[in-house]
Amino acid sequence: MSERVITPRSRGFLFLDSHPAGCARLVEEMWQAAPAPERAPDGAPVALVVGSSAGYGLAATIAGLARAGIRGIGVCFEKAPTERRTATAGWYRTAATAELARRHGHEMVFLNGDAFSDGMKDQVAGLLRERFGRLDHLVYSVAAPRRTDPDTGAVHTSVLKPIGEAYRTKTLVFDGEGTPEVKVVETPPAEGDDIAQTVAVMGGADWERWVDHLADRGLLADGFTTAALSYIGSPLTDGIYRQGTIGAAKSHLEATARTLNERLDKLVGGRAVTSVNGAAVTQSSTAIPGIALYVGLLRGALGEGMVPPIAQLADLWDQLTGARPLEVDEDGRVRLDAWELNSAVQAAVTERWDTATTETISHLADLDWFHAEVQRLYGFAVPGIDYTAPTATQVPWPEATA
Ligand SMILES: NC(=O)c1ccc[n+]([C@@H]2O[C@H](COP(=O)([O-])OP(=O)(O)OC[C@H]3O[C@@H](n4cnc5c(N)ncnc54)[C@H](O)[C@@H]3O)[C@@H](O)[C@H]2O)c1
Repeated sequence: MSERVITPRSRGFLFLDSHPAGCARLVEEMWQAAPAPERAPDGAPVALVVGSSAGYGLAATIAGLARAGIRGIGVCFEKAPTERRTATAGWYRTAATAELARRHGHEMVFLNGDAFSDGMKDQVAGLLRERFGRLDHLVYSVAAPRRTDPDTGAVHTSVLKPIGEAYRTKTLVFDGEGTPEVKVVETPPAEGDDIAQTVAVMGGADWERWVDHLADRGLLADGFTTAALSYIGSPLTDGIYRQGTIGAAKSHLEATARTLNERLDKLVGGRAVTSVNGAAVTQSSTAIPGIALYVGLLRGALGEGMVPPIAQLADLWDQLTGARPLEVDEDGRVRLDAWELNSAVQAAVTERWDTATTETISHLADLDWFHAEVQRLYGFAVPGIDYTAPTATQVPWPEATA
């Protein structure tokens, strides 16, 4: 098996390789950070997490295992290692999550493939039928640039654009030496069918298709609950996010929750909600113009007061499993973003945003943290890992754990 020293090489916030040992260590840290349940859960609820290998979906998987005691299935889309390149970070994180699940005695199967396809839905239905029984909970946390519609074969592409007029925002970039620069970038407005395309990828269609697929086959348990992840965010990012094409998709997702909720109530006494979470550094979020600056400033203002995804998702599991009642806002959304959107925090971030320039940024934003978080998405900058040591990159996709 080939071993080599893996060095971080990046273009902007995207890295070419990832580090298996760093990824594994981060997964262990997330598991340890998941707050233990107040009392042991009764039985092991059967759960499916779609988008289980990164960001909020990984937090859902780990918090589900460590706090809610789930067994079940994770679905994600990751690349295997090759002779030249490492696997994607999500591949290594999945291997590490499976190992932890096994060690803690949780039965967990991870499937690698396109969650948007009916083939993947059939595979999950088959596993539920043969192995797990009916599904108690589904967390939907996919962030993807493209979706092939299984009915038409059309490929939809999601874009990050404002609606109506061009959007100018300050943004944070790092040059080759890692020196930060605050720049102004302008994004042209959505045109043609940009909005419909983005809604087709990031709206509620695929989530609904998953629920219908499993409901039609009698695979939803009584009292089944499901949550899809959403974001509202600050007025500072409104133009590109909530009022932009991705915001249109999130509104569609939230409307889907309302219709699914009615349907599930009648069908199995179930519930469907969206879960609005706070800003976090993920591969998807760093692609949004202005978000890197916003998150860096948010951390500058809040420090350790930022609530990490694992803590938010532990709270979501408590609500999905009934350990505490589901609490929704007037639009039927679970709100796990109060720590970010409260007015004192927003006022502090806005003040920093207004005065942020290349000269002032290192005093206003927590750039060390942000830079390290971006590297940690790929398993780099993890304390305790020897990055000079040759490392095996050929980590197999995990076998089902029993
Ligand atoms: N990052 C944030 O700041 C933030 C805040 C609030 C809500 N959210 C929401 O959380 C959700 C997940 O976003 P994230 O930032 O954690 O993303 P991410 O990029 O970290 O993770 C995306 C996940 O989706 C999976 N995936 C992508 N395409 C797939 C496909 N075709 N089939 C199967 N799996 C696929 C990936 O493997 C990965 O597990 C999104 O709905 C996002 O809007 C994110």
